[in-house]
Amino acid sequence: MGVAVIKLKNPPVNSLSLEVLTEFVISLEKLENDKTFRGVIVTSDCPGIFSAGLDLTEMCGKSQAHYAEYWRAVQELWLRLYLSNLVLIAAINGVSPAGGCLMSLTCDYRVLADNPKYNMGLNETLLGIVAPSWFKDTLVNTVGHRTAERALQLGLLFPPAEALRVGMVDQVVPEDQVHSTALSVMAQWLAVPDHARQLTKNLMRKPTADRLVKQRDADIQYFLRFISRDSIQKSLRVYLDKLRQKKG
Ligand SMILES: CCCCCCCC/C=C\C=C\CC(=O)SCCNC(=O)CCNC(=O)[C@H](O)C(C)(C)COP(=O)(O)OP(=O)(O)OC[C@H]1O[C@@H](n2cnc3c(N)ncnc32)[C@H](O)[C@@H]1OP(=O)(O)O
Repeated sequence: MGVAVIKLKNPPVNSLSLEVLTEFVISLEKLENDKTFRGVIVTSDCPGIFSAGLDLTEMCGKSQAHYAEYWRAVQELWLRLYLSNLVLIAAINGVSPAGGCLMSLTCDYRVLADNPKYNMGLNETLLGIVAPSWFKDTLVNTVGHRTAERALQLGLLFPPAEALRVGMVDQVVPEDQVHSTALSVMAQWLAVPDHARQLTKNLMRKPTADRLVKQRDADIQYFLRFISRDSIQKSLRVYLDKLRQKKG
């Protein structure tokens, strides 16, 4: 039925490095241009981890030019996913904080494995950083304003039952059924004529995407000023050190 599977593979935690973002965009573009494909299942090849989100090492101790290149790549992937003409289904087979959660929120449907460890949410505030307005918009469009307001301020990571309750995911299923469920949901979405579904998706999503498109450069400048602050760099270093020390 013309369904591709994109399996993220950047061990150990599928962090969204510049290289991963770039390759993801290229793969998506190829699938968009190949008319034999109508849908994509986005999933992970790293056991227990869908994606650890944006790669913190790309945002820490690097040059301004690097930050700008990185942020443009983050914007690009979000725009491509959010406005994709393909049916995108996230088969979430692991934990998905921050950018990992955001990636799944750009999909049309989310199936999450029922494992209490597989938390998801936009936890940026816990790192001492702030989810940009378009991250916030994506969450609001999924779970509504009040739930998003509380989740964003507290940096909440929702376990599967809670994620389902607030509407962050559409289905929670046993871990060994995530892929088969994604496939049967895909069949249902592909039964709808493409042109009608695509125009409807665009109608729902374009106003949100346009807000970023209209101010992409300003958004990059804003990110540069924010991420270059000493206090933000310090927060990120402390957070990364904590992650590294966990093992020791
Ligand atoms: C006013 C408006 C301002 C607007 C300005 C905009 C500013 C916005 C800026 C940024 C937005 C960022 C969004 C993000 O996505 S930030 C990333 C958030 N991610 C996380 O918090 C997840 C962190 N990771 C974990 O919690 C765990 O690693 C977990 C995914 C649960 C996996 O746990 P485990 O299996 O135990 O693995 P380890 O913790 O031991 O990690 C293994 C190694 O991987 C490194 N790691 C983990 N996460 C990341 C990451 N996101 N980026 C880079 N590296 C990561 C970890 O340090 C370990 O490394 P090492 O082996 O060297 O010790």
